[in-house]
Parts: sequence; C-alpha cells; structure tokens
Amino acid sequence: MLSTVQEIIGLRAAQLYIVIFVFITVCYSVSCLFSYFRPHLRQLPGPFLARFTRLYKVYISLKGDSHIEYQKLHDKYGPIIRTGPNAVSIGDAAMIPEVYLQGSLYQKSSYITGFTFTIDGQSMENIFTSRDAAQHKIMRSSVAAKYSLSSMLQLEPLFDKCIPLFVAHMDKRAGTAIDFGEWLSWFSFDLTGLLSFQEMFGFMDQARDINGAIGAGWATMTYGAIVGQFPAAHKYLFGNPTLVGILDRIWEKNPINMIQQTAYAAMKKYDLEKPTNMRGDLLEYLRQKQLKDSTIMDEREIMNNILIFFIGAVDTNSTALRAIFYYLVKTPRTYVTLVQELQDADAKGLLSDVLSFQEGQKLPYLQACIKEAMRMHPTVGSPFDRVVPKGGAVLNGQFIPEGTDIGITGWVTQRDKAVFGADADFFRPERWIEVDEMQVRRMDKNMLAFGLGNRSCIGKHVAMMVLTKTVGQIVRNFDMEWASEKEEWDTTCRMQVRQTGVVMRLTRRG
Ligand code: HEM
Repeated sequence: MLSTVQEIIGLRAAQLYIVIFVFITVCYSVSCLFSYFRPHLRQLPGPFLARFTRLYKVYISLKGDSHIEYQKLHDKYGPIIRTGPNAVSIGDAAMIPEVYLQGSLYQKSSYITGFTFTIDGQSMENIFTSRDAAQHKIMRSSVAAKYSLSSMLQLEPLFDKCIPLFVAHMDKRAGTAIDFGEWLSWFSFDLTGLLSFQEMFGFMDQARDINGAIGAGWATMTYGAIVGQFPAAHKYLFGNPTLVGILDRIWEKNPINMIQQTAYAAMKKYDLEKPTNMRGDLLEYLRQKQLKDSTIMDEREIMNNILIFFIGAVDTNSTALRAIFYYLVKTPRTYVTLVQELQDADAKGLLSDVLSFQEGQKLPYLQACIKEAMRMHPTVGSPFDRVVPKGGAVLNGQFIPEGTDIGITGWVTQRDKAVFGADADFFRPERWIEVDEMQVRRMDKNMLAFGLGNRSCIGKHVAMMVLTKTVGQIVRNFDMEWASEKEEWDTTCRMQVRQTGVVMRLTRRG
C-alpha cells in the first residue's frame, strides 16, 4: 500500500516519512491552537501547557501528586482555573450545589471510562461508570435497598467475625514494627469478601498480597486515570473483550479473575445449599432479587454488582483507615483523648466485646476523628468531573460553555481556612465538636469525602461501619506508635490518594 502511494506520488521512503511526520505535526499544532483559543475558556487563568493539551492532566497524574497540585494551582490562580483544553477546576465550595446537586443535569464526564469490567466476554457499564442518566437510575435503584443503613446493619455479624481476626493478628505481632498500612489492605480485602459472599480470601492468614491483587488494583487505578483523558482508547485496550480474553489466558491469576472465580464458586455453593436464614451478604440479596425478576438482575449483572462492590470498597476503606490511624498516632493528644472516651464508655458497660456500630455512633470523639481524618485526607484526590449541560453555566460570574468538563476536589474545599479556621491544615477533631450546629453545617457544605448528589457514594454506610468499628476496636485494645525510619508516609494520587510507609508498632494495653 505504502509503496503504491510512493510510486504514485514519486517520493522516496524517507521523503514520504518526513511528509507524514510534518502533516501530523501540523494537524496536532492546529488542533492545539484551536484548543488554546477556545471561546470563553481562553480568558481563564491556569497552567500554560493545560491550554493546549490533555497531556498536562496525564503529566500530573503520572507525577502522582495531583491532590497537592490542585491546591497549589488554586492558591496561585484563584477559584476557577483552566486545567485542560476543555477542562476547568473549581476551588470554591459555593459552586458545589450548581455542579453536583442538580440531579442528573451535570452528567459524569468520561474520566471514569477506564473502570468498566469485561464479564463473560462482554464489556459492561456499572453504577460508577454509567453516564446515561436513565441507565444509571435503573442500576442504582436496583441495589439501593441493599446499601441502605437498615440493610447494612444486617451485615454486622460478618464484621464481628472479621474484626476479631484482625485483632488476633495484631496481638501476634504486638511489640514489633509492622507495615500496618499493608495489614489494613489485607483486612479490607478479606472483610469485603465476607460482606460480598461470605468468603474470606486469606490475605490476613497468609499475611501477603495474594496473587498481587492489591498491587494490580493500584495498576488499574493508574490505567483508569490516564485512559480517562483519552477515553476513546479504552475500547482498544482493557475495554476490548478480545484483548481482555487473551490477557486472562496469559495471566490467569489477575485480581478481577480471582474475585470472579471466588464469586462463581460462592454462587454455586449458595444455589446448592439454598440457605433459608437471612445471611445478609450482597450475593444473597442479588440472588433473591434475580429470583423475583431476572430481567433486572441477570447472571452478568450479579457479577457486575459484586465487582463494583469490591472496587468501590477495598482501597477506599483501607485508605480512609490508614488516614485515621496516621493522624491519631501523629497527634498523640488525640489518641489519648479517644482512648479515654472508649475507656469511659467501657467502664459504664456501654460497649460490647466487639464494638457495635450503634455504640460507636454514640461516641462523639470517635466520630469527630473519623470525619477530621477524611477532611485532611479525602480518598479521591482528583476532581470528580462533570459535563456542563446544554446552554452553558455561569459560575462566579464566569460563563462556562456547554460540554466543558468541570470538577471540584475535596483536597481544595476541605482545607479552606475561611470555613475551617486558620488551623485548617492541622488535624484537630475538636473542630467538629466545640462549635454550634450552624458552623458544623457550614463545614459539611465543603466536605466532598463521599461526593455529593445523585452520584455520591452509595457505599457510605458500609464505609462508616468499617471505619467506626475497626478504629474503635483497635484503639480500645492497643497503644500505637510510629515505627518507620522515615518521619512521614508517602502519598501517591491516581484518582485515589494511596499512602505507603505506614509502619507502626502496636502494644496490647493491659
Ligand atoms: C471510606 C470509604 C469510601 C470513600 C471515601 C468513598 C468515596 C466515594 C466518592 C467520593 C464517590 C463519588 C465519585 C464521583 O462523584 O465521581 C463514590 C462513589 C461510589 N462509591 Fe464510594 N467510597 C467509599 C466506600 C465505598 C464502599 C464501601 C462502596 C461499596 C460497598 C462504595 C461504592 C461506590 C460506588 C458504587 C460509587 C458510584 C456511585 C454512583 O455513581 O452512583 N464506596 N465513593
């Protein structure tokens, strides 16, 4: 083909390559120039490179510090900045209601494209990735009841099986320095298995990342963060069932396979045993739903829901737990206060052997520590992008054209000194307790830890149960100290902000 073209136009190979290169360079430069001058966006401040190309966002994603970068950018350029040819970041919580609280008016942008799963040879949208308002509504409402608070309380006996196991593992290692951050990941994976289909994977028992599942989950985050900038590429990469099929055969032990295979085995077991007691796990709910109406919940949809439960829960819960323990240990005064609250409640006979969720909810300092750590370290580090609807929007007096990706990150709004006070950069749980309701509401309006609106976190109740019960039970039993040679942890943002180097020493309290 190439040689025919050469013959026709009479060029040598080298000359032809130069022509192709020049042609592509000119096209790319022209499209960059168009991007730069995009009406209404060109007057917005922001980093120079971002005006031309999406590669700026890829660059800060790969650098791994976008959670910090967005803070710096807003400090430098103000509340509305241009972060891409067609992307804007907002740094003022006053604009949260416009972007996130208008039902489905502002649809999710394509930043989540890379997070679809291939199930039985078919690439499927899920609750997190769906950008079609009607499809998302059906998906979300079909499982909403299971994620409700009352339904989540049925899961409590499963927590009470897993948390004592975690405590026992900590007992075995008491007095030695351990990578507590890793342990939280292993605990979270095992717990999620129990809540999903009553099976633990054995991460805690083996004290290792089985099949490299947690590491591979992180690689998926990196893939998602980059492909989110070039969503059209996804269908040729991990959104391509043929490619995924080949990879699955070469790499049998990949984590999604591992979860799927364990889930299929658990489904078979469930069907065989036909349990009549209310087990409370997600699989039971989905199977029962399917029995009532298999058009809403077919076999693939069951697996889709199980996978999103895992992807939604494992890393987010462990990241939040790491943040809470880190800030408590690094601010010893707060650790002592929390121990005192737990001991006082214990002395009054208010606590069960394994702290119940309801008991934990009645401990104001515990709840304040959780909220404050999630303020200091929101799990998601990049803005949750939405698309400006038809007709455009006026934000802070600035017209933003329709089709623009627009987003806000909690890493900016949750450190706003005008709202949280001059000490907003410090962990101080008391800020949630010592003020009146009006100030709490004011601070809550800046909080994006679980997102807001119709795309906010559906798993918030599960998460609050994990955090309340786990933190309460560990702090109740152990003293903890920082045992890393390094003074600080390391944080890397690939959409989620993961921490490494959380080395601690736990000592059983007498
Ligand atoms: C501390 C733990 C957690 C944090 C901080 C967290 C955070 C978030 C945030 C910020 C969003 C909104 C993203 C956006 O607007 O684009 C979200 C959505 C979501 N989360 Fe969580 N999450 C946590 C735990 C969980 C758990 C335990 C589950 C499942 C059991 C879960 C499942 C989901 C799902 C399915 C969505 C998508 C909802 C939708 O688009 O309708 N999350 N989460």
